[in-house]
Amino acid sequence: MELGWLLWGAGVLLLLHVLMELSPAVNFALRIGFYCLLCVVGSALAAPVCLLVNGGRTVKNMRIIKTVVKTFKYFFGVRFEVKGLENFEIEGPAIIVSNHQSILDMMGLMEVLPDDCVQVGKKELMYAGTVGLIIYLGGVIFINRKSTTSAKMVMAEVAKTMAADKVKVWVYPEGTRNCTGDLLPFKKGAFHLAVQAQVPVIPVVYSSFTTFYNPKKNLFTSGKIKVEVLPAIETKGLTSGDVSDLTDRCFRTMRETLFRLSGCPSEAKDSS
Ligand SMILES: CCCCCCCC/C=C\CCCCCCCC(=O)SCCNC(=O)CCNC(=O)[C@H](O)C(C)(C)COP(=O)(O)OP(=O)(O)OC[C@H]1O[C@@H](n2cnc3c(N)ncnc32)[C@H](O)[C@@H]1OP(=O)(O)O
Ligand SMILES: CCCCCCCCCCCCCCCC(=O)OC[C@@H](O)COP(=O)(O)O
Repeated sequence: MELGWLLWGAGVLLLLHVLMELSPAVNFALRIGFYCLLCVVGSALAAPVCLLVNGGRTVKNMRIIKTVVKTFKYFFGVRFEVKGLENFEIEGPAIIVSNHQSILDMMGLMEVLPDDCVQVGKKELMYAGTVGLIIYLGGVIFINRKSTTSAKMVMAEVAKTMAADKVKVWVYPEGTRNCTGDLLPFKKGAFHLAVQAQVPVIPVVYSSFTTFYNPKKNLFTSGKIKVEVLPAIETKGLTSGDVSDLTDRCFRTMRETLFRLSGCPSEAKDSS
């Protein structure tokens, strides 16, 4: 009986291995599927721990989530080289903005996430099973991207409570995933938030994944991601009229950094 199960297991593994060797599409799907499975199982294990230790929805749960997610990179041979972590050492609230390439970003996010920091996420994530539950427990701020009015209202509320709660807020200003090796134009919500709360903006840039990860080409191998936390940009004294300039300035700095980290200096020149 037991030998039978073993043979079945070995057979299935062998079949998967052969399929992965034969078809890049299967290889890619299985690796991404495994990532999602890790997220689902990790969340299912972390959720009760969060509830027992911290009792409910609170940013303190991020520490637990971070501990779990930081182990994921070993399964995929993804490595991080981080610079500038000292730029996070700001007492109290700040807005952190970074580029968003893929669902794999959750690994990069947790690799550098400072204490007391929540993210802004699309509300659809709330319904992603156990992952939705863990994101909810971590205190993520949910916005409805289809309704600018309601998203703005949520963000205005956050601006008010940031100082009292002493939390940092992590926003992906591109507003969606983008794995082209360049940045999408930034949405302005993050920068309105920074100006309304009069808190600094800290840009974080991840080098392009394109050399080891490309869903269109079914590419997902091991790889190194360079991360740089840039110096904070102050917003004290700025008003809503300055938001466009602030957005542009952040965009340009981050784009240059992205090209430098990804090793394409010629494009960096083009961007100026
Ligand atoms: C234990 C194991 C666990 C394993 C599992 C792993 C779990 C990991 C755990 C936890 C991590 C969780 C991580 C979640 C990550 C999720 C990532 C995402 O979901 S990314 C998508 C959603 N995020 C965004 O979209 C944000 C960025 N978006 C914005 O900020 C937008 O600005 C938004 C939504 C507020 C509005 O977007 P618009 O598309 O309407 O575009 P606009 O151009 O920005 O705004 C239109 C006009 O409104 C003004 N406006 C915008 N915000 C304003 C404001 N607050 N006040 C006044 N005016 C404002 C703007 O200035 C603009 O006007 P003028 O063109 O300048 O005239
Ligand atoms: C009902 C059960 C459903 C179970 C589904 C499990 C799915 C597990 C997926 C794990 C993904 C980890 C969280 C990723 C967060 C993320 O990166 O979201 C991307 C969006 O922000 C950007 O939105 P988009 O506009 O779609 O690019």
